[in-house]
Amino acid sequence: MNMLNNTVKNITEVDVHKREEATKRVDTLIKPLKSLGRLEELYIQLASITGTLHPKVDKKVVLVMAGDHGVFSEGVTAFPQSITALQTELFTKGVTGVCALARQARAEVIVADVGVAADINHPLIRNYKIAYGTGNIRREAAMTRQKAVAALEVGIRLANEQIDQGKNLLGTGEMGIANTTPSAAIVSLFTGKDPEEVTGVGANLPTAKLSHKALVIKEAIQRHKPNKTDGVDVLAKIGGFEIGAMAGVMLAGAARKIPVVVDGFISTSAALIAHAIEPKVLPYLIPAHLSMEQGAKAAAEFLGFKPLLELGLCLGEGSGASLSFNIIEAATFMNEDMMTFEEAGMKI
Ligand SMILES: O=C(O)c1ccc[n+]([C@@H]2O[C@H](COP(=O)([O-])O)[C@@H](O)[C@H]2O)c1
Ligand SMILES: Cc1cc2nc[nH]c2cc1C
Repeated sequence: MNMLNNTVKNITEVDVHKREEATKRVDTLIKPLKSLGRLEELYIQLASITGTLHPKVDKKVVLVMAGDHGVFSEGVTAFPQSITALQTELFTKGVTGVCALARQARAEVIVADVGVAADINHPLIRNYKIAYGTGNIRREAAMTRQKAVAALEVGIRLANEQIDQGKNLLGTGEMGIANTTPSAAIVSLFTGKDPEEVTGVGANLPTAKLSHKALVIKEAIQRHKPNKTDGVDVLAKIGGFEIGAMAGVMLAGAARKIPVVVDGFISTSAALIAHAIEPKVLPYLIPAHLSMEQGAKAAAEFLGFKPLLELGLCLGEGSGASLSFNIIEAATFMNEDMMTFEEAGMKI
């Protein structure tokens, strides 16, 4: 709890002076005003986060949090629960979607077991298991408040460790069969949208089962009545261990003035939790892409996110975050490698 409180206490507003200076600087580069569009906005955001006109994001890591979900037993997913553990082990072999895309972006992938429902003893998987899966949110709380804090603190610890090792760009990723159910519950709660509107097919659930999934979500919210002004309460009642850990990464990044890239639908639900805990976290977050998942747009709009990419992705794992690392780094190359009009001796 101390770790969470201290982290939240250290989150301050981003540097508005640097934002203004960066806005001025970007207009001096040899190009028509605003012609590098979102790259310019990214550079300005990075400057305001890091407090420097020369931000670097060359040391990247995606933190993949794995956890299982008791609500699996309600028939809300097309896949067996055992896929969570299997896929978690595959992350260490470099053969999954996130691994391929992180490799291209020259980003490290770190995998943590926060709540997989099986024993994983693997030297390359960080063992932060809090429990063997969450409670079934249709019938009981996902976890105790104490465990929710523990999940957040796993993310904080891992993020701090990576920042201490010199990482200057963090990405969130996850693996957890059935985790689009708690994510949609979180999105429904915060956006006020009916579960029917924000419940999607996740990993290819047959559409005939969608209304059942939405009903499970509706019942979970009605049963627990999470307090949306208390992000830890929401996480404990209808969340997941990997969702908490990703929210912890976001809070720690903000506290240390390091940008955090938000991946897809599940990561965005973690951003909703982080935002409920401390709204000042938002300008430290970079939304990578708009997931294909049904509720993704509502969640992004609620947070004021303008996702960088819209490529029809819905894999999760941190795949979209890894892909967007390239574009985010391009914004820093723009800043470092372009001449100013003055340097180029160009008068217009
Ligand atoms: O991040 C996304 O946008 C996303 C959208 C749909 C599915 N997923 C992944 O699919 C799994 C959850 O799907 P489901 O249908 O079992 O809830 C989980 O491992 C996620 O990483 C991820
Ligand atoms: C194979 C598979 C890989 C995944 N990666 C993230 N969620 C996933 C779900 C499945 C089913």
